[in-house]
Amino acid sequence: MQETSPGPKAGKADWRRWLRRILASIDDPDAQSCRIRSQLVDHLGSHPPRCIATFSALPGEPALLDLIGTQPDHRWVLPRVIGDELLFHQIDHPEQLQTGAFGIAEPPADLPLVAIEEIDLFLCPGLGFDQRGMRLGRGKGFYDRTLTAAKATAQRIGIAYLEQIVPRIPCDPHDVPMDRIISSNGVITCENP
Ligand SMILES: Nc1nc2c(c(=O)[nH]1)N(C=O)[C@@H](CNc1ccc(C(=O)N[C@@H](CCC(=O)O)C(=O)O)cc1)CN2
Ligand SMILES: Nc1ncnc2c1ncn2[C@@H]1O[C@H](COP(=O)(O)OP(=O)(O)OP(=O)(O)O)[C@@H](O)[C@H]1O
Repeated sequence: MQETSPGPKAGKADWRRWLRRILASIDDPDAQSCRIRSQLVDHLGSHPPRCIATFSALPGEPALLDLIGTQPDHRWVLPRVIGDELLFHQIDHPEQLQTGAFGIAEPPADLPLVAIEEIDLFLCPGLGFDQRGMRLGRGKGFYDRTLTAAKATAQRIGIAYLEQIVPRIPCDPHDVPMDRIISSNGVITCENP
């Protein structure tokens, strides 16, 4: 049984602490990841092929990399951490990835670099999300900076296990909301604040 979630006055640090524990005890993560991938395939199928930024799962995060092989019509890019920036490189197979910063599987530097403005859709990891589309990351601001630099038409989709969707994430002016959240239960269209 999880302890009760942080109260209405809790800050980001309290939510990060609580959500890290939640991520360590997700109910049936493999089955949920599989359903998330299938929700994503349905969603992607209703759009033309696009340039999509995805991510390699950190422990406890949903696993999306299989989609690179099963959805080859899209152009897939993954982030590489350089200083306080994310650089995105095109990859064709997950086997191309190598362990990089924070132990995350990253594209090697010699794979084609793709400018942020070329990316049509960002699949965003996070510790937690709320129905408004607010996202809580790991506190280094990588995705907020990236999404601020993205083109105005780029779509932002948060990827979440059910347990990661909470009533209200505290937010700051620099936080960039998601347009949608895809979980194992389906797609939430967010009412951005
Ligand atoms: N799968 C995945 N990839 C991602 C992110 C993510 O959240 N998930 N990121 C999203 O931004 C970026 C990496 N950001 C990260 C920020 C902090 C930590 C982290 O584990 N911090 C440790 C302290 C590590 C240290 O400072 O040396 C911690 O908080 O305990 C990991 C990744 C880019 N790629
Ligand atoms: N657009 C931005 N430009 C410059 N700094 C930013 C921007 N967005 C966030 N930051 C800085 O990044 C730091 C972390 O922000 P925050 O706590 O919201 O991270 P987060 O959303 O949890 O992390 P992430 O985006 O990496 O998952 C803050 O100090 C913030 O000032």
